[in-house]
Amino acid sequence: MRAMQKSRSRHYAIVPAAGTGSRMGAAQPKQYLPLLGRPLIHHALSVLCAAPEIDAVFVVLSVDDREWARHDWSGLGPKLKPLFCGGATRADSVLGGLRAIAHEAEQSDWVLVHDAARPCLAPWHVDKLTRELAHDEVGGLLAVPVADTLKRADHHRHVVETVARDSLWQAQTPQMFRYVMLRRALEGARNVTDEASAIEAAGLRPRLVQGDATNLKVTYPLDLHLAEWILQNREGVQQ
Ligand SMILES: Nc1ccn([C@@H]2O[C@H](COP(=O)(O)OP(=O)(O)OP(=O)(O)O)[C@@H](O)[C@H]2O)c(=O)n1
Ligand SMILES: C[C@](O)(CO)[C@H](O)COP(=O)(O)O
Repeated sequence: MRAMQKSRSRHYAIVPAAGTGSRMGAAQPKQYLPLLGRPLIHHALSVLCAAPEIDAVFVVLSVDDREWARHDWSGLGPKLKPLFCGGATRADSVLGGLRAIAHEAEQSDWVLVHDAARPCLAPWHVDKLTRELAHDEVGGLLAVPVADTLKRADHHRHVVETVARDSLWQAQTPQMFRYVMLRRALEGARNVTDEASAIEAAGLRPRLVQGDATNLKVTYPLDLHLAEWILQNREGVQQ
């Protein structure tokens, strides 16, 4: 029925947030660690919920998550919907989210998958990604060109070669693909660390949309300090 009524593809955000944050080594999963007075995940959710392009924001939580209910998310508005269907891996969590929204997503709707662990997502990241991919047949992802010289190491941490960095990019999120394409790709390739890898495994070529280094992933304790600094100081960084 909605297919007959709608005039444009919808954009859904899926935010995998069912990880344990083992590399962070904190007492609670990193998505709930305090960052500038809010749970870390709140920062990206507030940008996604405020984005005019995005129709709904689904947060994929672990089945036994007890922390979500301890916080007040009402300020983020009606677009935000928690789904308690996380899996053993990030790919499982994203696929669980895709299955859970099957009743409302049309095949051609766009899905933007964004890590809960990337709190410095900015409105211009979402805007640039959606604009540049609006007419793309496959979809794509935010990414930044590799800037450092790259070394490959042996098991003793000695350099065995210098790897040419031309044409190498670091993948970020959001990663944006059509609902049906992403679901099929993830059903067929579960051992992947991002959505683009699944799409690539299906024989397609995601487009790289240049982002910037402020959209870092919080993985280790130092990253939390970097994220705090970025959120407080990046006025004027917009590309
Ligand atoms: N089973 C999992 C594993 C990860 N994630 C989410 O995927 C994102 C990126 O993963 P990562 O940074 O690796 O998070 P963790 O798995 O929590 O961290 P670690 O690998 O250090 O345990 C995070 O938002 C995380 O919550 C998820 O939803 N479900
Ligand atoms: C999706 C991602 O953030 C792109 O850089 C990354 O692949 C997630 O990595 P992890 O292996 O879950 O830490």
